[in-house]
Amino acid sequence: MPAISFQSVSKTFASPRGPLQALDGVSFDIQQGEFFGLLGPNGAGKTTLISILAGLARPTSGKAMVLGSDVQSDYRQARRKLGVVPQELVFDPFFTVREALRIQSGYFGVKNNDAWIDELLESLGLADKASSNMRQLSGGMKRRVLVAQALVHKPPVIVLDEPTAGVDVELRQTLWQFIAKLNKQGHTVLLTTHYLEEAEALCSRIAMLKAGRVVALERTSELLKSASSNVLRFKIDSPLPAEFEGKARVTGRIVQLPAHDAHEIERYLAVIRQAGLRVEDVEIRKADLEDVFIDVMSADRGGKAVAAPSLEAAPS
Ligand SMILES: Nc1ncnc2c1ncn2[C@@H]1O[C@H](COP(=O)(O)OP(=O)(O)OP(=O)(O)O)[C@@H](O)[C@H]1O
Repeated sequence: MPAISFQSVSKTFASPRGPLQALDGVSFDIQQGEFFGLLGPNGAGKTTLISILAGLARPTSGKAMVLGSDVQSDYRQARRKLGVVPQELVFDPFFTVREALRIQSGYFGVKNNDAWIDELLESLGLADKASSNMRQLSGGMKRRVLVAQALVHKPPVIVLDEPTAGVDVELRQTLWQFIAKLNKQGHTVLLTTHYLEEAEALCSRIAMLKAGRVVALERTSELLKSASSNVLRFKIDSPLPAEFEGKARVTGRIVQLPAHDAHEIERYLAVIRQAGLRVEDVEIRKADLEDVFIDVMSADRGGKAVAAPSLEAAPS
């Protein structure tokens, strides 16, 4: 029995501009014990899919299952098997950290849970915050509490929706060491992330969502070397000069421009030109403040995605 099963899941939202199809027939299984990555650009449908799995949103059609329990028709059973770390930092500010964890335990009907709560607090670097009120915590500390809350009932399946977006390196490492340990102990992990390097390091398989559809579903190693993989990542750390921004807009397909290293982008675009691809066919998508994902599309090949040329070949 798969740990998670998505079966033809579609979701349409009503919007002022008419129906918006956030998910379009998503089907895939995640096996027990897997560390699985769900990747995709902003708006691809990742959070919507996780919300359906967590029973927070209803699919327009199709279904989601957790270890054989249908999330819609058997919500309590399904939810009990699932630990969900949401993207949003939402808490009752008046409880202490320990109270918040005890309340969450009670919600799942788990009694006498203090030993496990202590272990969670220790593993997540929260031991000295147990008596702090939630409102006194920094964003990073709140994120740790969200993880502890998700794990308080020892769920066999753990889902993390972009848990490391905007958190510092130390927390990322603490978190991943802990989640990797739980995965080794047999917990299934589903992670959504923008960080390809994170997915690469942690996940054995990856599904790529784009505009509500699964466009790739492969073992991580295959995905990275696959010719159809057209995503390339590189570091950025300095602001994008205004003149480059103007040039970039010429493509009309750059959706967001965070702090880019213009030199790196120019270097990359030079490689793309050398490879005979038009710069107008390059799409730069914001991934986070450090990484940029670039999709290379070739009009000459019928608009199909092609392998991104390697940056290694670029003149420095
Ligand atoms: N409650 C809602 N009502 C209307 N539209 C919504 C709602 N929730 C999501 N959407 C739309 O559905 C699409 C998918 O959104 P979703 O948040 O699932 O994407 P995502 O892949 O998680 O993006 P991100 O990486 O930015 O978090 C987007 O176009 C979004 O605007």
